[in-house]
Amino acid sequence: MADEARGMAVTLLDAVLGEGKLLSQALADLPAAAAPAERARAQRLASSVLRHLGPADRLLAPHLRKAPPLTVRNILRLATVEMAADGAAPHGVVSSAVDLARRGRRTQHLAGLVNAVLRRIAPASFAGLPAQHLPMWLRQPLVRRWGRAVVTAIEAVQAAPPPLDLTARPGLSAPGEPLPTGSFRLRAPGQVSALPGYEAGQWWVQDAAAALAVKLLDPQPGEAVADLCAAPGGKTLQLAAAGARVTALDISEARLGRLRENLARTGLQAEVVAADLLTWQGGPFEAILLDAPCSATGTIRRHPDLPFVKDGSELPSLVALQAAMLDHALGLLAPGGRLVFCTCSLLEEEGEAQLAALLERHPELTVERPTLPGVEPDWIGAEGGLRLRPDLWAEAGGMDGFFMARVRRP
Ligand SMILES: C[S@@+](CC[C@H](N)C(=O)[O-])C[C@H]1O[C@@H](n2cnc3c(N)ncnc32)[C@H](O)[C@@H]1O
Repeated sequence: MADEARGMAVTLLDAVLGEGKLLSQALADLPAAAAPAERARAQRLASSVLRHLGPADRLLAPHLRKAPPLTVRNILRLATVEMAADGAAPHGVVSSAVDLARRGRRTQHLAGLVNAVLRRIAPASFAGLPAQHLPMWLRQPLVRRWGRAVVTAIEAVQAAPPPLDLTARPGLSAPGEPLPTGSFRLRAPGQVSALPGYEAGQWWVQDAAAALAVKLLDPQPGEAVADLCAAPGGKTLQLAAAGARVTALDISEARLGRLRENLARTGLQAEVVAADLLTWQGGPFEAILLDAPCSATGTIRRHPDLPFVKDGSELPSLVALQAAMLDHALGLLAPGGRLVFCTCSLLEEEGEAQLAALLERHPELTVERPTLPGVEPDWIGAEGGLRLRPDLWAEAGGMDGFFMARVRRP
């Protein structure tokens, strides 16, 4: 029998690869009646296929004379990845794939092909194939900048499901292995809400790289601090837990709902503002965090659908928005105040070049270089920004890609 999760995984793949939907959107479109555990398994399966799509297609190619319809291709890809990458027993996987094909009106005539192809592929040769490549629009500038070896290392990290990182409140610890920068890491977390300390709000989920932006800002108890693109609020929680008086602003009411839930669970306080930063007036603030909207190319290991849905065409408008946000945010900063700008992007335009352009527009600013526990000197660029890449700490499971820099006004 084809199980429900595998059927939903194929639906998710059809939506991402056929309709260009984000996985989060496709998940929201699944039938409301589907059991949460089956939805979660479908998401895991679809994510695994997206992480290994290139290698799976290479295993399948010699056995397909012409490309079958997308749903059949996705049934084949799912079964191939389950057998080759996830180590599932072939018998159950093949019979489930054949059942899935039989169930669909437009796929049932190809059930025999699914059976024949899956019996012929060689899962063992998967291990020798290169990891899924980044899309060319992203790969090329990264190869030019860091070379092929670094990009290959980034792709290797992105092929594995990411670990789960937790940030603990100051003075407390969280489940998992402590990391050099102060976060905690779980390799196989299971259900997050069942982990000790979740209910009491002793920690929250936050990638170790993302957690460094607030550490770089170094909020002090009682300081007036603005988090200007705040939702869903991982960094707001860090600022509030440090004892700062936090204003958390975001344009999205829906995302602010999640920020309010996070504050309620942890019992932390912040003034929450729903507004467009570009026109909002407030402050002055002693410290500002600007975690601006960006290409999110540093988060592909968590969002393996991004390379199939994005084509880089949004980049110029994102870069312009970030620059406008930076200029507006500087006007909210008190004399002598500091601002941390960060993006979860791998691209120079949204990081090092954005900082260089800011300093050209505002020569009065000075960059304050990071001096943080666990941060290696060669992660810091000539201009004083911190460049984090997924292949750093590769042995321990990597980290999200980020750029962050701290500037101070006179
Ligand atoms: C990278 S996310 C922020 C993540 C957040 N700092 C965290 O750690 O959880 C960027 C945020 O910018 C918000 N945003 C986009 N345009 C905005 C605008 N014009 N004004 C305020 N917020 C905006 C988005 O709604 C999104 O929540």
